[in-house]
Amino acid sequence: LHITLGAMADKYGPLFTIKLGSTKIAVLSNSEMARECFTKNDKASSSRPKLVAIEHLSYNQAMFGFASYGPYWREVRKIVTLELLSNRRMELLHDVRVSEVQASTKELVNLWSSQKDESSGYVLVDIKQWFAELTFNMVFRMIAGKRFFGAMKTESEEKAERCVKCVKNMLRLLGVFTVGDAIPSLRWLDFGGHEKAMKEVAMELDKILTEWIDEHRQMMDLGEKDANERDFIDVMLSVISDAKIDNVDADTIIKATILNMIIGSSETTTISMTWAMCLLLKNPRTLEKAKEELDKEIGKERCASESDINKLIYLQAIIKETLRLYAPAPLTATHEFSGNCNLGGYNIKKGTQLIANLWKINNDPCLWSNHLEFTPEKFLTTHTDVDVRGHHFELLPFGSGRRVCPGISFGLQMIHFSLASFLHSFEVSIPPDEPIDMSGTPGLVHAKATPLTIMVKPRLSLSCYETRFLFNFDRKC
Ligand code: HEM
Repeated sequence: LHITLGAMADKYGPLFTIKLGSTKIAVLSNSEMARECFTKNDKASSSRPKLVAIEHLSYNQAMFGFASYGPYWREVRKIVTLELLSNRRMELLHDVRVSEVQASTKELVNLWSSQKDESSGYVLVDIKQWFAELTFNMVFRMIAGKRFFGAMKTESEEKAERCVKCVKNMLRLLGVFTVGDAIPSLRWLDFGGHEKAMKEVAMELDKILTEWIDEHRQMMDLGEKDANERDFIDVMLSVISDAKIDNVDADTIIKATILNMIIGSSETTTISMTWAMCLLLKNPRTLEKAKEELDKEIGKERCASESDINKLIYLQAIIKETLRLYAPAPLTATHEFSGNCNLGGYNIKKGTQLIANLWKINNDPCLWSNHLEFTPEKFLTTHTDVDVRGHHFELLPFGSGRRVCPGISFGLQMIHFSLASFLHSFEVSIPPDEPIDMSGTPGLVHAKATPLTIMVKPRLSLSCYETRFLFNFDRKC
């Protein structure tokens, strides 16, 4: 969709509208329009429409990422920013991230040791799947204290599969614009059965979340957790307690917010690491430079630690360039204008919906020379001061303005550390005669469509891979 809308922008300009039944959608596609929209018109353009998918899958807009602009959204976003995604919380969750990266690395070394090809010394691995399992473990441990994959998993295979499948289905269905959204009078016909599928996924997820919250309440009553062991559900239970916000009850707020954290963080992070790996394998010189930096800053006597990330300037530039070329969320979520306004000389009426084509903005040939080439060096030379946090309107992988992604630091921390650890720990190579397929999935997120099967072998001495962090699951088991 981002490519089709990008081609339409080339023909009709950086702001055009499309009409789907009775719904008018403005599509914004360049940095100047983005600046005007997310600064001067930010308040007016920061609401969200009540689409059919949002009604069913977001607890009727209790998920703040899909809530209308107003006191409820403001209050919950404030709680999330201050309590869940703050620097302090990130520090408290340091051991979780490190233990997960160490455990996944160790498991990959074990796989290599038992299945390597004796002549090449490499083992074949679908690294997209490895990144996905690592991210799911990290995210679900920080959010709910759950570990789905690997030797130390806390959940059965069946439960893990059920949960991961539901989250993936939810993300897919959130990208569906139903006939009922365009022509409300035809909603009851439910063409394609999308609404039925949405209700089923919502019910299944609600069951899982209710179970987790009950479990956490019991643990809390037993006083079984130290302050630094608290996950997001524990924090939400203590912050919200039984208070209502704008008439939404505490349990609904907690379930909706936890689910928002899960869908916001799990896929986007995996997708970014996978695209980065594809681009590195297609650009061996860049991969070599990244390894040189890792060896210079960390050496080869130990594995990477989170405190190394600040020194890995080239690796950070690689991630910026990946997010520029392959934004995991190439379009913003749909916004809705809550008041009339003027944008780029056009009068926009209240109720008009808005989508910003972030991918088109990030790849504007007027602002980026050789805009389709992968050159992280630009962020160390000509574009040193351009960051991804929504203030530089030529690079907006996380959006901008009031609705900018609240998980930027949280997401970047996971991406930088996981990728640095992987590249530092393993030698990688592409199987001969197998070009890297760069096709992506349609929908809300733009993931690599096919597996990324590559050859992997350890590059540090085997003693470096011994895990130092212990899992503390005994009481839960
Ligand atoms: C590489 C990683 C990520 C990317 C590229 C990304 C990108 C985005 C984008 C483009 C938006 C939409 C902005 C708009 O509608 O204008 C967004 C919103 C959001 N993201 Fe992220 N995101 C990432 C990671 C995360 C993480 C780790 C979390 C949570 C832990 C998260 C939670 C959210 C939430 C809750 C919203 C909705 C905010 C609101 O409407 O107030 N995201 N993100």
